[in-house]
Parts: sequence; C-alpha cells; structure tokens
Amino acid sequence: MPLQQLPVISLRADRDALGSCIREASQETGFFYLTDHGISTDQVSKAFEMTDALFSDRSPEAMEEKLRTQDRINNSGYTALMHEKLDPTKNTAGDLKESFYVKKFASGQPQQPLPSSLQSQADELGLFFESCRLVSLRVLEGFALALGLSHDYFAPHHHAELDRLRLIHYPPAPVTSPDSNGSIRAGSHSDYGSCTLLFQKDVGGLQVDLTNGHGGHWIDVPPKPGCIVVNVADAMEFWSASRFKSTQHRVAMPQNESQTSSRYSIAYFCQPDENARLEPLKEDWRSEIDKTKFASLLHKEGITGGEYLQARLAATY
Ligand SMILES: O=C(O)CCC(=O)C(=O)O
Ligand SMILES: [Fe+2]
Repeated sequence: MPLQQLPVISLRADRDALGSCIREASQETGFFYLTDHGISTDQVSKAFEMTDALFSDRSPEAMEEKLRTQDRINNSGYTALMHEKLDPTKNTAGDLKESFYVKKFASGQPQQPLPSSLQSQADELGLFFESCRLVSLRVLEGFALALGLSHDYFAPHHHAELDRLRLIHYPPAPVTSPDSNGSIRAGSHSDYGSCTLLFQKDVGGLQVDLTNGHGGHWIDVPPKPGCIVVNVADAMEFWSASRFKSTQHRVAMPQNESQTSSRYSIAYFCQPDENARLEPLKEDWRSEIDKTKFASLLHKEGITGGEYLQARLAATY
C-alpha cells in the first residue's frame, strides 16, 4: 500500500536514531514531520499573529508601505499576489498568495526595511528567525549522520547568509477541483536550498507528490499540532547525489469549505552559503545524480550556493 502519511521524527532522539529516521524519510519522500524541536506553541502562535496583522491591513497606505519593502535582488520584503509562479510550466496567472521574506538579523537588528506592523514586533520576529535557524542546524546534523558523515559536516557551509523566513498568506478562495487547470495557491515545485521548515496555521492544502513529478500521486500534509513539516531541498539532493529526494509539492486550492478562508503558513528556507560549492559529497557518487533535474549544475564547473539560488529565483518571478 502506498504511503499516505508522513513519518513523525523527534529531535530528542539520540544521534544514531535521528540519523536513521532522517535517512529513511529523506530517501523515501523527502518530507517528514518534526516534533520535540524546542520552538514553543506560544512562539509559533505569536509568529502567526504577526503574519495575520501584516496581511490583514489592506488600506492603500499599508499596501504601499509593504510594496516599498520589496527588494527582489536580495530576495527580501514583500511579494504581492500573483507575483510569483512556482510552477512556470503551467499557463496560470501566478500563485494566489502574498508573502514577506525576512533576512537574518544582525546584532538583534533587522537588515531590511520592515512595515510598521512588523517593526513593532521586530524583537519577536528576530527571535523566531533564530529559533528556526537553530532547528535547521539540527536537521542538517541529521542529514550528515544519515549520509554517514560527521554530524557537523554541513555547519561550515550554513551561516544563514541566504536563509529566509517567509510569512505567507493565501487569501480566501472558493472550493476548486484539484484537477482543474486554473488558479492554484502555490504551483508544484521543489525548494532550492538545503532544507525547509514549514509551519501551517490551521487551514490545510499542502500536498506532496509521491511520484515526485512523474505523473502525480498527491497526498495531503495537514497541519499537525506541535509539528514542523521538514523537507529536503534541491541543494541537499544534489550534495547527496539524489540519495535524498527534494520532492515536488504544492498548495492546492480549497478542497472543502473548511479551507476556503485565508490560509497562513510560515516557511524557513535554509540555504547553503553564498560561496558554498555545490558538488556531490563523494566523487564516485556523481554518476547517481538525477541528470535531467540537475543538468545545469552538472555541466558547470563548481557552481556556488549563491549562483544556484539566483538562477532558480530568476525562473520563478
Ligand atoms: O505554504 C505552504 O504550505 C508551502 C509553501 C511552499 O512550499 C514554499 O513557499 O516553498
Ligand atoms: Fe516549497
């Protein structure tokens, strides 16, 4: 019987257990729920309150203020509805979502203009970023152990220079068949970096393709109290020479009345550093890489984390 539910992995597990659970999940679906991660429900609720406040104010002044924070070159600030298209192969107008990208704080200070509603919560926002960063480092330890490497193998390539916390709002929408070729909340895609942590408020819609782009067998990944959804992203798939799967996922349009209201999610994208070299971890693994997916990485000599991210972003906006 095909898998219908993602595994739940505890960050309290000892190193051996963590490595083997993460190995199994990363090889099978590339997605799992993470529990015992140390971020309190109170902290997550506060982050969602900020997200709600940011997107609820639709006055012309507030919308202008948000638009002024947009910085495409640095992948930070506000992105308006329909401005992103995660699945460029589909002939749709753009994804039905708006979002706000947050960069790592330095000495407790934001490194980008924030709209006033976030400015007043800047300390809390910076702490949430930091909590996510620490969890992502633990997940990277799990990946290293799962690949038979020293637990601290990935840390020197991950200083959160390009990491982004993304507050996301999907506006209310009608119930729509998943097979319709029309609008979508977020088109099918795989993430670009090392891994992603995802918090979903209460409205579901996230789906993962168990065939990973080969025909489509979508399973729902509903919000699970206290859990973060974690997925392998493309740089980690490449490093692992496709042992780990960076799996296609999407946010479907509402499938029932309970999903028609606003949907809020918060993603933390853990990225390799600007100058981190992307290459398979062992030379003799090279032949095992998914050559169609990574053609652009294979014909170039020594692409960096920064170059790869820019190339992927250019295809999305
Ligand atoms: O909002 C979600 O649940 C998923 C968002 C996502 O996959 C992304 O932004 O990469
Ligand atoms: Fe994603």
